[in-house]
Amino acid sequence: MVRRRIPVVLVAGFLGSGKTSLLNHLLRDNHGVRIGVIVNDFGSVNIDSMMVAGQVDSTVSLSNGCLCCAVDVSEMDAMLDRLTQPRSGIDVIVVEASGLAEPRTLVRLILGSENPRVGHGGLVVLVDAAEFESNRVRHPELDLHVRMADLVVLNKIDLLAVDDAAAVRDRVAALNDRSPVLETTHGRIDPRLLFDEVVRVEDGPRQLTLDELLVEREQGHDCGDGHCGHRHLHEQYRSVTFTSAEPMDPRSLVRFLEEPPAGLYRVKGFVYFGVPGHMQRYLLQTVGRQIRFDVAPWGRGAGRGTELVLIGSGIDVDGIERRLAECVAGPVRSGAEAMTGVHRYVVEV
Ligand SMILES: Nc1nc2c(ncn2[C@@H]2O[C@H](COP(=O)(O)OP(=O)(O)OP(=O)(O)O)[C@@H](O)[C@H]2O)c(=O)[nH]1
Repeated sequence: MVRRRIPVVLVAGFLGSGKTSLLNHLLRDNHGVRIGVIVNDFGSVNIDSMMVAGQVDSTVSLSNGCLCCAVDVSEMDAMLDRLTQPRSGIDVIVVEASGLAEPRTLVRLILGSENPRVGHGGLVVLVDAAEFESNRVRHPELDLHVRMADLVVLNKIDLLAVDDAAAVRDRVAALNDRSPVLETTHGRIDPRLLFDEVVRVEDGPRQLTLDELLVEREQGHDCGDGHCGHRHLHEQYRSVTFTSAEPMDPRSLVRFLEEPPAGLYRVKGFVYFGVPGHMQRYLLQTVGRQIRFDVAPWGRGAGRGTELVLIGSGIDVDGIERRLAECVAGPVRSGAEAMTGVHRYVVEV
C-alpha cells in the first residue's frame, strides 16, 4: 500500500500582503479538512474566533480538528514530524513563510525532507496588488519569489481600478508565465485548489460544527443581484477530468507533465501505461512543477485505465483535452525503455 504523504503548502508574501488573512480563511473554510498551520507566532491568526479546544506548549488545537503551531525555523523539522504522526489526524500542513525563513529555504527543507510522510504541496506567493510596484522597488527579491511560485495570489484586488489590476496582472505574468494567477480579496482562495476534501465516515445525523455554520453564513449571502461585490472564486479556476481505457504512452505523458499548459496548477489521479513489466497503477500527483509518481497494485477487480483531474486557472480546457488525447498510446506499444522518464519521478519509500 502507498503511504499517504501529507502535503505541506508554503505561503509566502511580503509584509501586509494578506498571508494571515489567507490562513484565517483556510482555517475557517476548511471543508472538513484538518489543517496544521505553522506560523512563527500566533500574532494575528484569529484563533479566538475559531473555538480553541486546547493548548499545549506552542500548539493550539481548534474545535474543527485544525491545529495552529508557533515555531521558529530551527524547530520546523521537529514540528513537521509531530504534525505528520498519524495520531495528529492532520490532512494538510500550511506554513506561513514570513518570519520563519526565505521561501527558497523552506522549499528545500520540504523537498529534501527525509520524513516519508511529508510531501511538497506547492509554494503560494501572495502579492499585494495595490503595492506591487513600490514593494518591488524596496524588495527586489519579490521578483524571484513570484518566479518561484507555483501559484500567485494577487490579493487586495479591491483596491485597484480594473485597468490598474490588468497592468499588475501583466507584470506578474511577465515574471512567471507558467503558474496560475488568482485574484482575491482578503486571501479568499478556494481551499480545494490547495488540497483535496477528505471524506470522513460519520455515524448518523449530527449538528453542524461551528466552522460549518460560519461557512454557511459566509456563503449564505445573495449574489444574484450582482451588487454584493463578492467575487465568484470558483469561476477563476477550472478542472478538467480525463479518462482513457487505452494505455498512455509514457514518453508523451512525461513530455506533457514537464511542459505543462499555462495556468495548470495540479494534476492528480492514476495512469495505466500497459508496458510489459510495468503494468501497475501509477498514482500521479503534480503541484506546480513538482511531479511525483507512486507505483501501486490495482485493487481487486479494478479495471485498467487512466483517470486524471487537472486543475488550474486561465487554462485552455480544449487544448488540454487534445494534448492528453495525443498521449494515448497507439497500436504500436512502447517497450520498457520508454518508462525511464516516468521512473525519474517515481518516489521510493
Ligand atoms: N482592502 C483590502 N485589505 C486587505 C486585503 N487582504 C488583507 N487586507 C488587510 O491588509 C492588512 C494586512 O493583512 P494580513 O493578512 O495581516 O497580511 P500579512 O501578510 O499576514 O501581514 P504580515 O503578517 O504583517 O506580513 C490587514 O489589515 C488586512 O485586513 C484585501 O484583499 N483588501
